[in-house]
Amino acid sequence: MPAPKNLFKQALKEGRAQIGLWQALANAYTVEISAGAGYDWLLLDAEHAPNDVPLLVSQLQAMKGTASHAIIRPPIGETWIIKQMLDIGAQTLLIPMVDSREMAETMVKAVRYPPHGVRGVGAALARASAFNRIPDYLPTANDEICLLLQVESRAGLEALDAIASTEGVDGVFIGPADLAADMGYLGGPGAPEVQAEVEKALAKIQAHGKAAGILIGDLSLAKRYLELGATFVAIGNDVTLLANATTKLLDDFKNAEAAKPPADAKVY
Ligand SMILES: O=C(O)C(=O)C[C@H](O)[C@@H](O)CO
Repeated sequence: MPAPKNLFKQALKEGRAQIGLWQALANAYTVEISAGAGYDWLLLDAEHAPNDVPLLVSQLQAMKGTASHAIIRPPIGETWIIKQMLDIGAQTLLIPMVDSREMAETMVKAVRYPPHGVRGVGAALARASAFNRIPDYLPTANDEICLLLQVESRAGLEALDAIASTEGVDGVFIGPADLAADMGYLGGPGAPEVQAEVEKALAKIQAHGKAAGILIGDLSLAKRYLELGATFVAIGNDVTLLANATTKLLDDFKNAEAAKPPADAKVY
């Protein structure tokens, strides 16, 4: 029995758009709720959310058997962190802040077992191999890992051809918030100058035959990126959804009129 088939990776290879939702509430309960909504993927964020390895395990477990594919974003692209994320069972990783071919090649090696990489062999202890109950996990794991790299700086854009053409990189994600900040538009990913670079980058990634991805809360922009060929697009995040909904409910209540009882209402 081989490593589980990575259907998300397969969908990207076939050019089938995958719609995602960012998860930053760092708990299994809300991830399970989000997974029930039917998103193609959920991003479990360990860069900007208070996620540690045990919490990520609980979120992966909450997603098991749902239609949503789990993608983990580690806090940084470090080989030892990637080893842990793969061993707990993530098959798709989104690595932040990649800005050179050298880093892209290092990440490819980090997600592969020798001789094609340097991933440490701990499958006998790992959730990834169903605790060693997948007898052929070691020889089949590499092929079912989907490696997505984030380009989100001017240096990254400069190196985009090199990054996207690196063998073993399955997709490149443009981080609009950090790219905007690095371009001098902190808090303004919608600035025309930033949007122009985003669209050029999405085209360049596809020119190398790789999947292009992005996160954007503006649904019309999300649709535009899909029309431009992006195939893994996140359209929101759990924190903002919860914060906005709770604020709106109280505002709505404060502004609501009390219902007027029907004229013939009997008080007793
Ligand atoms: O730079 C970006 O944009 C991203 O990488 C996504 C953000 O990190 C996400 O947390 C929303 O702000």
